Amino acid sequence: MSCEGCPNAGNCNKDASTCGVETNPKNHIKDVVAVMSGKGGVGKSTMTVLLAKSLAAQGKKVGIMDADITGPSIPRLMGVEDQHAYGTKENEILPVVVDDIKLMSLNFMVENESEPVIWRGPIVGNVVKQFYTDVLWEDLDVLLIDMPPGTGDVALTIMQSLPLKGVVMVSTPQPMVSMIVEKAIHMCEKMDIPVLGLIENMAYLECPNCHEHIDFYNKEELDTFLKKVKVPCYGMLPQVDLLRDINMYSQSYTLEQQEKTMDLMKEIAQRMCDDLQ
Ligand SMILES: Nc1ncnc2c1ncn2[C@@H]1O[C@H](COP(=O)(O)OP(=O)(O)OP(=O)(O)O)[C@@H](O)[C@H]1O
Repeated sequence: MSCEGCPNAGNCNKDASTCGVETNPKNHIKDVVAVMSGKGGVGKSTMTVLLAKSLAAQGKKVGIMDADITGPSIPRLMGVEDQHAYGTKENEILPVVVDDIKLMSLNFMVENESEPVIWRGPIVGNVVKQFYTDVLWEDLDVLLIDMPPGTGDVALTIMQSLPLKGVVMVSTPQPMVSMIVEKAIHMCEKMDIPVLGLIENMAYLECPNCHEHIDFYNKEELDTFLKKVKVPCYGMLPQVDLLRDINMYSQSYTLEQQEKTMDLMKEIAQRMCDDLQ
């Protein structure tokens, strides 16, 4: 294995002989960024989708790799749960494309989306690696990886094998979540992968009448946490019904509400792009 063609060549201290998987030579992926949390259910997949949509709105070529193999939610969040991925004669896998965003998820390969995947860790790890090597991503500015919850086997495989430029961490304002997110941040430190920033999701409610923000917690808690882990806050998102079902094709929320959320997300995406420079 050599560093040739790796987007992180010259920027990491991994041993080239033991690191990495090579992607298809037709793929040219500038930055690979993982969206991670450590804790399940905090909105990682939702943030991945919103980040991708914001980056695409800025004219970036974006892909999403759903590495949550046993609980894939990207197809449903993007409104394409009824689509399938197909292969080429060269054994490459064609991503599903929606709104110019390229997607790959195990749910595109199963007959029925509610069919469980009961595989052991090494098999799941290999599927994730194949999503990087065998999918025809072609030219991408950013490939976002929706990480599985936790700091286990698959997260480790991704961190060891794929050329991650950085991680965007997602948290919610509960001490239990912060404690587990801190573990994930320490895992990144151990693996020498920069944590670019943290998104505090479901951080407040906005009053529908006066638009005042009602915090769910004492804001100092977040500041203390961020200082402790030395990670910048990329932004905070409210708890809103519209994010309960971000599938933009079927939900009922207003354009104004959508725009407000997307504006917050565009700022976050811009900060991420600046940090990736
Ligand atoms: N800001 C928000 N306001 C309201 N609901 C939200 C918000 N963010 C996410 N949700 C909802 O919370 C649930 C969990 O979100 P999501 O699936 O994105 O989390 P996750 O961290 O990826 O979960 P998993 O650990 O299962 O992969 C979903 O029903 C989603 O619609």
